[in-house]
Amino acid sequence: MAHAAYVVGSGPSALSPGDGACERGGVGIPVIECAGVTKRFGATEALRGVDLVVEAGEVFGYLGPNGAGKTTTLRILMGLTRASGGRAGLFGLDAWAHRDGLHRRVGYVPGDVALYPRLTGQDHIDYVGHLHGLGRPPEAAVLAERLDLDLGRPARQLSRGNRQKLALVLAVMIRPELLVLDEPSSGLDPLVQREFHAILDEHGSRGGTVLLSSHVLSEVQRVATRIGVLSAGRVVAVEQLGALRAKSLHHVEAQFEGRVDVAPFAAVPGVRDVRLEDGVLRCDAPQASLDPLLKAVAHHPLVDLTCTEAELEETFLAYYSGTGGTDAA
Ligand SMILES: Nc1ncnc2c1ncn2[C@@H]1O[C@H](COP(=O)(O)OP(=O)(O)OP(=O)(O)O)[C@@H](O)[C@H]1O
Repeated sequence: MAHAAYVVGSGPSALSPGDGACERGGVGIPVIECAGVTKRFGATEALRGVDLVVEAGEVFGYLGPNGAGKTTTLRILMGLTRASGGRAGLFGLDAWAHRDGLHRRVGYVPGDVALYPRLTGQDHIDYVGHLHGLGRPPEAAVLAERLDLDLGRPARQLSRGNRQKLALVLAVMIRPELLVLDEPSSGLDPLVQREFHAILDEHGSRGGTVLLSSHVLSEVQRVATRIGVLSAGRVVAVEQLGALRAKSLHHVEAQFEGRVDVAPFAAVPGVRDVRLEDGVLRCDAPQASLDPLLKAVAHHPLVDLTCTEAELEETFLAYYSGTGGTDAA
């Protein structure tokens, strides 16, 4: 059953409840602290010096394109792999040296959820509840109901989305101080996502902290208050959600009835790459420029209009590539 530790971060503790090291994780100490964390896999430099601080009570979105190093960071924080260099800690304790004790305080939902194929959802709840000395936490059934998860089916019969739901139930039911979630809602349908967000809100209102990784801004913007942007193994920006949203790039296409001049559109601050092709105006605009841009569009008889949020990676390239600081504009 060793894998259960990877699902929810349970397992035998190296720290007794009265352990002095445990008590150090108190007021004023960040819940998560990474300083210059590096990780090499052979020739691959997955992390190139990650600096990150997440304070108690924050819902922190950890955003980056595929391969940026999000999962690697989370696995280091969970003590599942060891950093090659730098310091990674939770509650003021080294994430690797104190991993067993820290698992009691953290609920972890990995990207690829490891479950026991023959055990049902209820079996998993009972097992993890037992490991944490909680018996059968009454909250588990309520969480499963809210997420529309059937606890009677063996794990091998569960879809990807249902496996994620079960991992979430197991992570949340232990009432952890910190939830570490690796792209948790990618397999969930919109109604269940809403319930999942409500569960995160409730965790936050109890004073809990969340670290949520994703490669799409829309996934984290509903819940995160602050966002760190990871690119090629480095945190290239840490922003309040509002500031990052204002920068999020949109592709705008407007088809007009007659001929238009591109100049007034190109003059809108922030709008870039304006071109007119076959009577269709195309341009890219950060969210903060959408209102003045659409007002300029409204001066002309319009046939069709589309506006789609760009992939996060494009926003990275537009604003963050080649920058080293955390306040990149
Ligand atoms: N066990 C491993 N062995 C070799 N290379 C690895 C290993 N784990 C990760 N990598 C590499 O490290 C880099 C960062 O991977 P990581 O999975 O952390 O990125 P990510 O941001 O989580 O991406 P995704 O969103 O696709 O999961 C990638 O180049 C990946 O191929």
